[in-house]
Amino acid sequence: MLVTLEGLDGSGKTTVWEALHEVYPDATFTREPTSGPTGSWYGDAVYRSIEDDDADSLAELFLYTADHADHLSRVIEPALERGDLVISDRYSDSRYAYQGATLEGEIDRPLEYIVDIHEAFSIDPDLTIYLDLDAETAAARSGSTNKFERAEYLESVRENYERLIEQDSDRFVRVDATQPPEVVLERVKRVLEQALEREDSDPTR
Ligand SMILES: Nc1ncnc2c1ncn2[C@@H]1O[C@H](COP(=O)(O)OP(=O)(O)O)[C@@H](O)[C@H]1O
Ligand SMILES: Cc1cn([C@H]2C[C@H](O)[C@@H](COP(=O)(O)OP(=O)(O)O)O2)c(=O)[nH]c1=O
Repeated sequence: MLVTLEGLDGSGKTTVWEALHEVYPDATFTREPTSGPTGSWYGDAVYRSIEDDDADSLAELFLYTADHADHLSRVIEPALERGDLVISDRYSDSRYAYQGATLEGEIDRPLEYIVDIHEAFSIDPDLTIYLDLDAETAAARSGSTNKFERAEYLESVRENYERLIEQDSDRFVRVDATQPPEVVLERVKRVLEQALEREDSDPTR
């Protein structure tokens, strides 16, 4: 089963993802952009681009997407074939929401365009846990220096996440990320437990 964690920067994804290692020690834990044990030079290239204030937004979309394609074939597909539970800190929805926002006004219907690119090769998550947080708090928590510009951008990213949730409401579970970390974690654990129980009772899912 493929589970993804999504949300704005600072919504608490990494905090939850790290805590889940103890709950599911046999799961495959991974992330996008790729880094650490499941990382690659594609992920390194993405982080280089993130640090470049003059990076071209379209080039950046394809860098993130190249990292995703490599991540799929090298990490995600083999893990799913082994029957592992796979838990990814960010995945394709981050591209739909973030690059959907950076490319607004540059190309026609960016969110739809990016979803289309993925359709030919990507694997949809079975479950996406969305840590829901307002843009101002997200910007403050993620330690953004340019608070207002950053919050404004995150606001349009959040609107894109809302569009994705509306289009695919069965896949997403929304968790209120304004709650204290331990409350968020308990809720995420419960959602995961229920999804795994459902999978056990209906393996065709
Ligand atoms: N539920 C929460 N309430 C308040 N602060 C939180 C919560 N979850 C995480 N944080 C803090 O917010 C910051 C960003 O958390 P992090 O897990 O790195 O978020 P993300 O991976 O979504 O960017 C960290 O300093 C973390 O300790
Ligand atoms: C995976 C992905 C991440 N991003 C962005 C979100 C983050 O601002 C940045 C780095 O991701 P990440 O390291 O997960 O940041 P954080 O832990 O603060 O959420 O990359 C995209 O714009 N598109 C993508 O496809």
